[in-house]
Parts: sequence; C-alpha cells; structure tokens
Amino acid sequence: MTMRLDYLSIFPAYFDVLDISLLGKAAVNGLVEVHAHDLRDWTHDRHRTVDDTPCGGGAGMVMKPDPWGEAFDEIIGTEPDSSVHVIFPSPSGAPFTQSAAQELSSAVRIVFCCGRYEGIDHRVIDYARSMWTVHEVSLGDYVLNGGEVAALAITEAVVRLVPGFMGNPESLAEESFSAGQDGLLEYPLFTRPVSWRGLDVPEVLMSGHHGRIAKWRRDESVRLTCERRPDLTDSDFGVPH
Ligand SMILES: N#Cc1c(-c2ccc3ccn(Cc4ccc(CN5CCOCC5)cc4)c3c2)n[nH]c1N
Repeated sequence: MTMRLDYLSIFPAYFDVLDISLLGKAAVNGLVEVHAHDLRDWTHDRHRTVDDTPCGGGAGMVMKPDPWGEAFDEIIGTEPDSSVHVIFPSPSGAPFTQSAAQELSSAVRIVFCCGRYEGIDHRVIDYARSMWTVHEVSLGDYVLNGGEVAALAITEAVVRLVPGFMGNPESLAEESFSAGQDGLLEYPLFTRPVSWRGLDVPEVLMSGHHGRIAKWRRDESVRLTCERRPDLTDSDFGVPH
C-alpha cells in the first residue's frame, strides 16, 4: 500500500528535501508518494494574494480561505472521505506525540496544510473537519514562522513507522517514547574506540554480561528520565518522584 503525502504551502520548495535519504528511498520503493503544491496556484489576482487583515483587528495577516478551498477541491476532491487525514500544524494545536505518529503510519493519505502569517482563516479548518479527518497539532511550546518545519518533522516521525520503511524494524522497538522502552528516555550509546580522548566506554558494556548490561541500561534510562523528564516518571517505574 502506498501512502500519498500532499503538502500545501506558499513555500513548496521546503519539501524538496523529502527526495533525500530514507524518504527518497521510500518514494523510490513506492512506499510513499510525495506531492508539494504552491497555494498561490489557486489565486487569481495579479499579486497572487493569499492573505488579508484580521476581522476584528489585531496584528499581522490571516490566510484567506478561498485559495485553500480551491486547492482542496483539486487536490483532495469535493466528496467527504474520512480516510483522508488533513494535518494543520498550529501553535494552538494538540501536542504531536509518538502515538499520533503510530496511528498516522497506517493512513493511506495525509494532506499537510502549512500556514504562514498569523495563521489560516478558521473556516478552512471547519470545512476540512466536515469533509476529512482533521488533526490540529503543535510540535512544542515554541513559536515557528509557519507550518512547513512541523510538517517535515511529522512526516519523518510517521513515515519511519510505515511497515517496510526501516531496514531494521527491531530498532523501532527499543526507542524512547515507544511502549517497548516503558516510555523512559533512551540510555546513553557508545561504540568503538573503547578509549577516546581520555574518555572510556563504561566497562559493563564491554563485559559481555548481558544481565548486567541490561540492568545498567535500565538504570541509566531511569536516571535520565528522572533528571530530564520528571513528567514521564510515575510510581510504575519504582522511582520516587
Ligand atoms: N506546529 C507548530 C508550531 C508553530 C506554527 C505552526 C503553524 C503556523 C502558521 C503560522 N505560524 C506562525 C505564527 C507565529 C505566531 C503566532 C501567534 N502566537 C500568538 C501567541 O501564541 C503563540 C502563537 C501565530 C502564527 C505558525 C506557527 N509554531 N510553533 C509550533 N510548535
């Protein structure tokens, strides 16, 4: 099954990068199909205008609904289809999580609507909700200039979970933020040389003793999680708050 990814943006060149590396390989293997669109192609004035002043006043500009509606008609269609997932990155969106990525990895079609300025006229989102499955999501509590970077991050998080994408699916099982690691942060990683600029690989990792190695890794994951992400710890880890 090929996953079709569409990107609507006034900066479609942001998505040229998807031809590189693993994503490029996935496209070649037919796992994903990528289409980037310039929203201005659905404007009709000489200046190819996509924005206007906010109703009710306020700073900045708001993206007009008309180009989005015409782009939707051409790219997605005019019939409702809940199997189409439409993602609006937004500072006021719900936090994007690994479980959301996992859910989206089984989607047949995902359309990313990348806003700019102060955002998109809300009727565009309301219309999309009446037609497709809509996700208003945020990458995190910091302000970006538009939705493109978020769309790229979400794409990578989702596509790497598509069956057949990652060469070694076992590497997905041990990752942080996935059930396999009990939601703890990943332990520190080391490789050769054993000694580097006076810094040595922890002896336990060179011991060949799998039980001790597993304990060290678990202890390190718990230590790191307590230090950096107390919000992820709870009594189940046997770790005091
Ligand atoms: N995903 C994601 C994002 C985004 C994001 C996503 C999409 C768009 C479209 C336009 N912009 C720029 C923009 C910046 C500032 C504001 C006003 N601010 C008022 C006070 O509260 C904060 C927002 C609005 C819009 C976007 C930003 N930012 N951070 C994330 N994690």
